[in-house]
Amino acid sequence: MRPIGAPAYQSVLKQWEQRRNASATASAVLEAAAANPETLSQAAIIDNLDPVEAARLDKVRNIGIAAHIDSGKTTCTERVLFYTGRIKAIHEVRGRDSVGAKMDSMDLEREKGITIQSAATFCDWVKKDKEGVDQKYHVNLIDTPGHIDFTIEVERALRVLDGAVLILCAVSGVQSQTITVDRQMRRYNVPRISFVNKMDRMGANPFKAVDQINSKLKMPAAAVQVPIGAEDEFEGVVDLITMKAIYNVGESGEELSVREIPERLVDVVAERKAMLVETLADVDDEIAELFLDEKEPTPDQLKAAIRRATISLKFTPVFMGSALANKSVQPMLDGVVDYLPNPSEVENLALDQKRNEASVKLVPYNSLPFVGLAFKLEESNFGQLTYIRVYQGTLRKSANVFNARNNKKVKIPRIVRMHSNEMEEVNEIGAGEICAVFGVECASGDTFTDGQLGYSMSSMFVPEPVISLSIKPKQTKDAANFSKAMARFQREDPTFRVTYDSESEQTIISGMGELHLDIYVERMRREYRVDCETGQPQVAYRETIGNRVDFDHLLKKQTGGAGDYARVMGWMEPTGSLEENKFEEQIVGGSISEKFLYACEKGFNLSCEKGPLIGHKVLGTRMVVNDGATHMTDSSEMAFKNATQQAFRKAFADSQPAVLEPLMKTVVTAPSEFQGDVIALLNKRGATINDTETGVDEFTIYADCSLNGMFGFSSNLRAATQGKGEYTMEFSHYEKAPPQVQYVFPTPLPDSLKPVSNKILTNISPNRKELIARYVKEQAARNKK
Ligand SMILES: Nc1nc2c(ncn2[C@@H]2O[C@H](COP(=O)(O)OP(=O)(O)OP(=O)(O)O)[C@@H](O)[C@H]2O)c(=O)[nH]1
Repeated sequence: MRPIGAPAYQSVLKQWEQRRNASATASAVLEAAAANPETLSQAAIIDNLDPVEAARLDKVRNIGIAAHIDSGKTTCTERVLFYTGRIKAIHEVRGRDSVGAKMDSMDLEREKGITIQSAATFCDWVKKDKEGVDQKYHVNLIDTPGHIDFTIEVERALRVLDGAVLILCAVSGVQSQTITVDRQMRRYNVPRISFVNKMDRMGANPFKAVDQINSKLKMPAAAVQVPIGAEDEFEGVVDLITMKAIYNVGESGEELSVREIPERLVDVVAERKAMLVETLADVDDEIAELFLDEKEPTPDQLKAAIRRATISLKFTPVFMGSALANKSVQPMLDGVVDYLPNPSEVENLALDQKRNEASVKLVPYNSLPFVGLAFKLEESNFGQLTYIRVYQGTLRKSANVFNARNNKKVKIPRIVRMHSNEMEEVNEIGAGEICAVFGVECASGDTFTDGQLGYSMSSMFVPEPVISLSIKPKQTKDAANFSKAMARFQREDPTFRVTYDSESEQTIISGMGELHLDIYVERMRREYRVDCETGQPQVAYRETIGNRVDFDHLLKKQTGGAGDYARVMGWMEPTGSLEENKFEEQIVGGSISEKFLYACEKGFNLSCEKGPLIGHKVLGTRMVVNDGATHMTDSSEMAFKNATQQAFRKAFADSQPAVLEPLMKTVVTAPSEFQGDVIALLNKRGATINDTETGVDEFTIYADCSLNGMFGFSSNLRAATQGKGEYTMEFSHYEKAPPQVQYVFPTPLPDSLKPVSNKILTNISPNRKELIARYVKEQAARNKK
């Protein structure tokens, strides 16, 4: 048990003093704490939540909406905003009114009908409690993009949200991106409810989706509703808890009409209810006991069990409806309130840097010292906007907070609640809420505290970029704006990187896919009025060692004045997996001191950043230094660092190293009549087809292919399927590149011969290949002479 800081303790104690009679538990903890103040710990607080704070937190939900591309996340969010009174009218994604959905606020999003950036908003949902009294819930909501290219948006949203709604298409069920989103939800322990959307589409089958959640996502799931009709006869749902039929009435489905279950559905409702109870019995002890005693659980018992099992990540209740047809979205919103956790029900941990203690529980009390995480940065017309999730304490306007990364003090000039691209100014934000602040310089993932606490929270997972291209403004006068845009995009998006290749004198941008980079080039044109020229997309290759090679390298320069001396001995070998690099020292007898070994490690890491073959990062390489020699006066850290780098280069070159290329998991879906064409297309690009699924009128192919072979695939697929095919591609792992990529030509080459790809012979004509080979031969002959 960890005692909390003195001022915090005082404030909690005072608060409890005032409310002493409100709760027996608070009173008991207070008695104990009064006897021995140091025993009042964070854990004691969270286990005995102050009744006033508990009541406040009970009415807050921070949720995200995530799904495969085009499942209807934005359409659904638009309904949620409308039914909660946040917006006055519904506008469709790619709708005829050309307004576009509220949450797709960027012009580019509205034109393309896709979500690029996640958008945050909030709304109040009023729901009747058991006694029929209206209870108002405050819901902070983040709509995330579906395309894998914008995956960082999903990562950072899930990092700070307490729960999520996983949307699935009633026809397609679990799709490739559903699996990715599921993985991301698991990474951050985010409980979810599921919503099977598009029940009005031909071939809709919600129970197939339920089965797939169980089988493909390996998450116990059961429907909590049964549809009334399907496809164009979809009318509403039967709620399996209350055993009532729910229909939407009114022009936009804003009213609910609750009626008796239609006669024709009685059997299927009974069957599905039994399945719900059975699935719950597997994951919840209380229901298991009732099930064994053959007792029917009451609606309250069922609800409580679904809530417990969902929050403990053992179960997902499945709702269904059609957002576009304005049907059954409200019951899903009730599900958010009923089954997703409030901020006090999620464990949020921080690292206490002052006490060097990991895993300190954060308590979402307004009165405790402030702890918040900056999870997203965005440039706006009024300066940098930083999204913050407040985990503990209160964030107040004009207050000073400290950035835990650099301990810099910053003043909070303005706090706003975001509503897509609009904002509402507020003076303070309490614990467990999400807001945005202006004028705070920081990086994405920084922790802010009030200065008393030395807490720091873990940041989110940032995947490595897999594709790059060279870029430059068409006109030199645009250089200033170009740099400004680059700096901004990089600050906002950790998966977008900008580097300068001094060898080719080019600016290189890297990202998660062709679409990701295309969007930035387009944004540069629209938002900064800079037209750019881009080179061919380049794959983020890697290099790896071949066999084990021993080394004994001496760096010696002792010609007058201070000299350089360092000798390093050992071996290099593959680590066995292509994931990371390892440096190890096995020195006995102190032939190299600690300080110099540290310099050796630094040299090793530098070498791994820029591989000897083609200058790309090195993977899967281990270096062991087990002996060496030091000179009394001439040895230095610099000498050891350089010696290690030289030893690395030599040993690496002698090991039959290889160039690695990214392998992508690709999933293509298209109408059945195009199956042959799509397979031919994939074969032509050297893909390995792993599986094919045939649906009612579409098929899905799962394949592995090299990113290199997939450039321009989207336009080919469009042409081959009359624009009806779609595909997703996600990085899987690195694999040895084929022989034609392994042939690395020597640099420098004369400009006339330089292929587009910097140093690797790919995508170049046989003619040019021959010219290069001839040039290389001539050079070699000349060098011999
Ligand atoms: N038939 C039918 N179509 C729907 C439904 N919900 C959404 N759509 C359509 O599906 C398409 C995609 O909807 P969006 O809401 O943009 O989907 P999204 O998941 O936000 O898309 P991304 O963010 O780009 O991944 C749009 O054309 C919608 O009109 C539904 O319930 N039924």
